[in-house]
Amino acid sequence: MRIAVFAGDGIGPEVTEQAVRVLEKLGLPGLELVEGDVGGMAYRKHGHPLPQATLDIARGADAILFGAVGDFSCDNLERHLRPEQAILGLRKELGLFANLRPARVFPGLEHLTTLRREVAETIDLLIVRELNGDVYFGEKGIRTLPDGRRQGWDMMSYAEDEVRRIARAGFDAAMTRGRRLCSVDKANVLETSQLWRDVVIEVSAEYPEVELSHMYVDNAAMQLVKNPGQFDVIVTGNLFGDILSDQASMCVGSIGLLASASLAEGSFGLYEPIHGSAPDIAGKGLANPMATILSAAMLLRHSLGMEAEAARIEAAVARALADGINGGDLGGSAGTREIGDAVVERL
Ligand SMILES: NC(=O)c1ccc[n+]([C@@H]2O[C@H](COP(=O)([O-])OP(=O)(O)OC[C@H]3O[C@@H](n4cnc5c(N)ncnc54)[C@H](O)[C@@H]3O)[C@@H](O)[C@H]2O)c1
Ligand SMILES: CC(C)[C@H](C(=O)O)[C@@H](O)C(=O)O
Ligand SMILES: [Mg+2]
Repeated sequence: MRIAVFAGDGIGPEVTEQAVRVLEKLGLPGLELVEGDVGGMAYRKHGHPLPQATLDIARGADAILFGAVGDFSCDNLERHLRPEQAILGLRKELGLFANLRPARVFPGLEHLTTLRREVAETIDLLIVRELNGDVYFGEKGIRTLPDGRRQGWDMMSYAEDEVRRIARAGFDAAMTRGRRLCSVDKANVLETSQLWRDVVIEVSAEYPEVELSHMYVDNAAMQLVKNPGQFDVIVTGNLFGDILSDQASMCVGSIGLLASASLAEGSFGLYEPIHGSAPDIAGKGLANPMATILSAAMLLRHSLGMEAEAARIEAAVARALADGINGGDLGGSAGTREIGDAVVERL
């Protein structure tokens, strides 16, 4: 079992270190961890945010544990050299099209959310975000119009096969949970979303047991705050999923708690917290590593088939939270290392 570990920039190495300690504590026989460079640190060392050597490590692994990339000192670089291209490149190169971002309130921690307790208690949702298409990967540029004005443009598009496979991922996920799927789009304005909606409806014929609904993204943002308990699985495009998942993280307490799995066809996947490199707290030992630790649990479950070990990690995180081990993001005072210690002890 080979896991590639790409820690990246900012708080990436801090939170990844704790997730690696947790994996090592499990004492899994035959587990091999191979580190690789990504992001701004890779650009500084190798002149590229996603060096070929890193891609080779990724391709030779069963799964990837990813920290975060992003470094504001790289903002003036040409886009293809910026740190974020490392994660976008891995997603595209490795065909990681289905991004699962679960959000649920840990029992007894309803007071940590920004919502009323009785609203927070109801949250147990999964965002299934498409990860290989949309405005993220369309042609883009900044051009000068004939009248001399500069114009920025990014092409939004989805081909029907791209929608079909993420719709199936959404329906499949719904079948393992509450059998309700809400497809979020902007079909009242965007042709891309109209095709999205048509294809999702087509695919729904394959899943008669799943109750399908549709919601415009602006309403979905509002409903996530008003009544998040109504959602079981949300399936949506790359951009809307990016935004709604950060929002969902505050419904459950903090972005420092939200893990994710980015899956290809088959068992291969990349696992990362949904947050970024958090330059404002980097290097201070303040970052909450729980999202990365929970991502490691998702890795064991989805890519290595180790349900029991994944559940052990999740239980240890829940216990640490219930025992009052809260990072600054949750209004507590526990630092990165202390939170890692707390989870390791509870394993
Ligand atoms: N997948 C990724 O690698 C990824 C994801 C998101 C953003 N980014 C990049 O990260 C950089 C910073 O972006 P941003 O500031 O918009 O988003 P961010 O997620 O890095 O941080 C947003 C806010 O949340 C806080 N935060 C994030 N993670 C936390 C944690 N684990 N514990 C406690 N607090 C935490 C930060 O301190 C900050 O105040 C940018 O370069 C961005 O492109 C990368
Ligand atoms: C860093 C950025 C490219 C990335 C995204 O937009 O997908 C991030 O925000 C995320 O949510 O993983
Ligand atoms: Mg994001």
